[in-house]
Amino acid sequence: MYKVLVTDNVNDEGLTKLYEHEHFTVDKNTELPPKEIKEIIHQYDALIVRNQTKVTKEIIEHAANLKVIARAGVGVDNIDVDAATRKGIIVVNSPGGNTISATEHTLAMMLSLSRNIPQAHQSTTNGLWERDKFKGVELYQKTLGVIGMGKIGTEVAKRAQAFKMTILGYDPYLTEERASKLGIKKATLNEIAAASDFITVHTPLIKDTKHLINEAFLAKTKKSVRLVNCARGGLIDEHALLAALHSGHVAGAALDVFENEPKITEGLLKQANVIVTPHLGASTQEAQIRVAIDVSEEIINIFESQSIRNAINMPQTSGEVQGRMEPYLMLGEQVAQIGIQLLNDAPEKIDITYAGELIEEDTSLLTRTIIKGILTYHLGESVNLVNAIHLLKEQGLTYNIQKNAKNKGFSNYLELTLHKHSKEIKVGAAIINGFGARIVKLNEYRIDVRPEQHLLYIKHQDIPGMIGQVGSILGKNDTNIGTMQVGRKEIGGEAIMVLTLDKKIEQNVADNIKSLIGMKDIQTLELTTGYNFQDSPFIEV
Ligand SMILES: NC(=O)c1ccc[n+]([C@@H]2O[C@H](COP(=O)([O-])OP(=O)(O)OC[C@H]3O[C@@H](n4cnc5c(N)ncnc54)[C@H](O)[C@@H]3O)[C@@H](O)[C@H]2O)c1
Ligand SMILES: O=C(O)[C@H](O)COP(=O)(O)O
Repeated sequence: MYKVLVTDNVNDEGLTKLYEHEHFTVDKNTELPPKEIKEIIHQYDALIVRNQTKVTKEIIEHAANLKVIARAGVGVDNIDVDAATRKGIIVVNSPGGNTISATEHTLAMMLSLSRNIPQAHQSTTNGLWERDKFKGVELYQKTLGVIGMGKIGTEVAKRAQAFKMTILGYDPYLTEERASKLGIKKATLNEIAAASDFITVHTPLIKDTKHLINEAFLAKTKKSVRLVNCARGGLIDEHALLAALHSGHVAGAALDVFENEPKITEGLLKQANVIVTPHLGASTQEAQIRVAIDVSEEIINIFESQSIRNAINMPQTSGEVQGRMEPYLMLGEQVAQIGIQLLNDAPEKIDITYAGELIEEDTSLLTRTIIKGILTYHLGESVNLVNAIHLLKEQGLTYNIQKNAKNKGFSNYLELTLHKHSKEIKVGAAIINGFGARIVKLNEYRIDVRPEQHLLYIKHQDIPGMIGQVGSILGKNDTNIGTMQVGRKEIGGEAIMVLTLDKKIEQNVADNIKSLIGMKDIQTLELTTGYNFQDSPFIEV
């Protein structure tokens, strides 16, 4: 049974699939103080939050069993994603569940700002009739600067066009082609500042975007510009905004989000031309149901079928790609396990080459799988696909990926090279149509070995009788040989044998083999994901 903790007001209807699932129990408590969350979090496999709960490094450090942190919404700035990644916890969100609601809120705020609707409502309900005081401005034929042309920025731009506004869009990823398709102008920040009557921000809050709208930017804006922020507090420097409102340079601001929610910079609320809402962008019935469904399905998929759709700290791969890559993921893990056992040391450098059909594929998950397989040898079960790359970098190790058109005669090929000082271990592998996974290269030797659970690697002098002697020692110790592959560079020179065995051999058996004349090295290799011939003799890809 998987235990899920919900600490924010996430919609219950949207959580139905989780509530009703026989493998999940859900505890929902929106009143938990951070200290208490820290104390109980070790009991849970998954945590669901909106933006109220601050999922800090401290909470994450106590989350001994947590596999998933799910954000029922978009912004993950309330979650210490780095700490989660380090601990191997997947962070997922609902990237599109509240797009329309946030878009409509932005439009509502822009219209309210231009026509002083909240102020006029207040005045009128107070018994006044102040028609002159609340004269507004039209959106018609005005210029709207949209900073951040992602999902919400794009939807805002489309709707603002219905008001016949000219749209300037700024986003590092906005191409001329997309801008022209949308019927907007691609602009720089300076061009937006200089030409816009309204400016709306729709970027995430990251290091790069903190105080994007600051004193210097505001100084470049048109007099009487109006600002809208329904994205994140902190994108606008509230003190700089206040000063520009005081001076009359900025004609008004509509704010749904604030730097230190729920606190609002003193003075902003006293400005008659500032309208505010308490972070309501996503607060519609529809959006709340959608985001809760999204995270429920995501959690169920992660635990039940290992598939991930919207991870923040994992590469995104479609189900189709994941399906195609599945045999390679298994092979990658096996290659990593063989390589690291043969190196029997922490590598200094890792080289991975993908060739043949693999050069066309998204191999990011495969790379992670290989790195995970390597690190697990020394770091154990704390390594997973989420934290593998992070842990590698933390160890000061580098990895290098090469995509090579030369496929060594196989339709697909992957090769791992592990380096430690002057030692180098090379393992090459391929999926062979009709035969399945094969290890096809060990260091400089070409071989053809199925990656089974129990392998025996032997390096020896190429002298007569060696195969017989090894076979006889194994036979005497009741160890059946599945297959045996030999490789040599020259007659009488150095040679290798790779055997698949039906069971693991004891150390004394290995020692016996090692004592044979001409024997140079022997290593038993155990593959946790290796084929077990008895369980699946005919599983081929
Ligand atoms: N008020 C609310 O309740 C509410 C609801 C939903 C989303 N949001 C917030 O709205 C924002 C946008 O959400 P979205 O779903 O459109 O995200 P998105 O990821 O689809 O779009 C964000 C865009 O910002 C762009 N960007 C990043 N850095 C930039 C920079 N320096 N300058 C210009 N553009 C930059 C990205 O390229 C991307 O296209 C997020 O901060 C999200 O948290 C708020
Ligand atoms: O990033 C988001 O999705 C919005 O800020 C909504 O946040 P909420 O779920 O806390 O309303």
